[in-house]
Amino acid sequence: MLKTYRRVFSVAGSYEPQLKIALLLSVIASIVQGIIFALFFPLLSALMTSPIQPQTVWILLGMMGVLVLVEGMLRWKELDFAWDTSNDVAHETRLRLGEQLRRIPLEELNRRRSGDLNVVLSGNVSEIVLWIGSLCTLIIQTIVVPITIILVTLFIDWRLAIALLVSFPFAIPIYRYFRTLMGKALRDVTAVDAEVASRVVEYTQGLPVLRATQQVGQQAQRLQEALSVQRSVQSTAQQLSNLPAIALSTLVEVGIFLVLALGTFLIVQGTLTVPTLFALLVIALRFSEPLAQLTGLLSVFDLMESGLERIEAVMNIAPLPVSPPAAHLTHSDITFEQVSFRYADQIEWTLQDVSFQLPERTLTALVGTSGSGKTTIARLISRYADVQRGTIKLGGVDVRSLTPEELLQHISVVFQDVYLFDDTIRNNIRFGRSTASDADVEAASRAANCHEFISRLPHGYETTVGEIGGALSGGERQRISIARAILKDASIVLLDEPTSALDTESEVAVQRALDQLVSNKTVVVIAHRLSTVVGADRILVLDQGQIVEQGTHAELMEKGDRYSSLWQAQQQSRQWRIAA
Ligand SMILES: Nc1ncnc2c1ncn2[C@@H]1O[C@H](COP(=O)(O)OP(=O)(O)OP(=O)(O)O)[C@@H](O)[C@H]1O
Repeated sequence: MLKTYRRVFSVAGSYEPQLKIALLLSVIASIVQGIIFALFFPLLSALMTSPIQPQTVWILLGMMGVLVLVEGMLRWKELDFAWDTSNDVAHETRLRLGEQLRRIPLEELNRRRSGDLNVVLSGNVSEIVLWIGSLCTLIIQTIVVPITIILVTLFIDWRLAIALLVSFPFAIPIYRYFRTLMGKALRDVTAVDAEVASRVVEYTQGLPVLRATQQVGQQAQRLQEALSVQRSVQSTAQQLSNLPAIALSTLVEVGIFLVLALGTFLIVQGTLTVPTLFALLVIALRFSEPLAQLTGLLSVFDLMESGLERIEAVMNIAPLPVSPPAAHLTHSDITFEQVSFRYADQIEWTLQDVSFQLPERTLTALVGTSGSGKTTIARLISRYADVQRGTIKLGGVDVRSLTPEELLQHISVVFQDVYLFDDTIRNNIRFGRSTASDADVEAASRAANCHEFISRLPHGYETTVGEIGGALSGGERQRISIARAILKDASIVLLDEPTSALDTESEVAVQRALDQLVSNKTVVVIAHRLSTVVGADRILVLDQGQIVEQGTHAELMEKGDRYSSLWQAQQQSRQWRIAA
């Protein structure tokens, strides 16, 4: 449990002092509460002895009244944290997680499924913060109040203290046992929740493809399987969460019976008075209440702990290190020096001993069969992950000496999958450069050949992407992402060319937009289009992670080797397409 508290402190970040104060207040308030209950003994004894001693009664009542006031004030202070600070902690934690997501390697980000990250970013943070304030203090109360009652009772009558203690030690092993069981069950629940969230994201995003390939049923079955695992795990957790409640309430009843039995025995012996036993029973009931509460609290505590674990796991991912001194980019030539790379968890090398030098402001086309490593080269230029061997340099600087901000500021990426945020079209384009004026956004849109279709949308540039849903065609989305890149005006452009998925009209519009984007830039393009390949300053031909040929179209055609056969094959398929 102490470990959990330590974790809570680390999540609280800069609010740790406030949290510590709230916990301290809770400890003091609980001690005060314990003393109030313990004062029942002398009060009831004084009331039931005859003749009643009014002075003692009033003094005791006065003391209890003052203590009730003090406790009330302390509890209000505690609430301050629960209500105000916990929201701030949630906000700060989300910001820190967001910051961390920006720094962790893209490879790592890709490996964690989006549902998993969603759970951390939305679900877990709210769960934790919702409870962080009140729960820690409640648990303290549950533990500190009984301990104080026992200590004060010790001063009054040690035998009564032992009577109260009878039920308490049993609670500890029971507490431990069920906490372990429930902890595991709740961790399972969080894990299956994340799995289901991932499956739902996968299912909904993949639905168009699944429908087209008539595999909806198969994917739906995977989702249903995940849902049925979730149901069974949840029901096990539910059953387990009932068990400790029943066990503890039985224990509490047994404890009260023992107190009654011991008290009766002492009265019969003549060493205990009836009023004292009566006070003892009142306190025993009060004493057992928090124990019964403990089970409910513990299940929430476990939920919080598994949430904390997930947040910690994300926060502990090491960002890609930046070798000092951090450098600045002044040129945009790209060099690969004997680069070998394999993806995490892969045994085979994806790239082997790849070397090339791309001068500034030239266009290089990457060609090769599917899986030959074209996308990997493009990814590594923006430091998707670090290479295991060799060096990648931009403008003569090792990418490992560039901060992510510096690196990404100089690179624009236009890939086939265009992600549009649920925001206005204007803001979607402004992602390229947040300081751009409306006029800059429109100029970039004109250059990207998308001003016209944007103007025709219901609210022009102010139309939100959600409002028009899937009404934007693939070509239109592509042109919006090109407008973003034009606005960014980075000196290096990485481009995955649109394939034949676009119709001819869109293809021409996208091509014009691309022409605007790439002029005067260092461009690396994963080429699918014959015209790009022919016009490129240099062509790198890849096969199984190695560069097997490089040169211009004319040079490679003359050589009559790998590239020329690829070219012939493409030409034939093109003719076949036109003829079909
Ligand atoms: N994130 C990843 N994790 C593990 N392996 C990967 C990952 N991405 C790609 N690979 C593997 O690396 C190899 C090269 O993939 P890459 O995507 O670079 O090829 P490509 O030439 O761009 O192919 P395509 O033209 O089909 O897009 C392939 O065998 C692929 O399965």
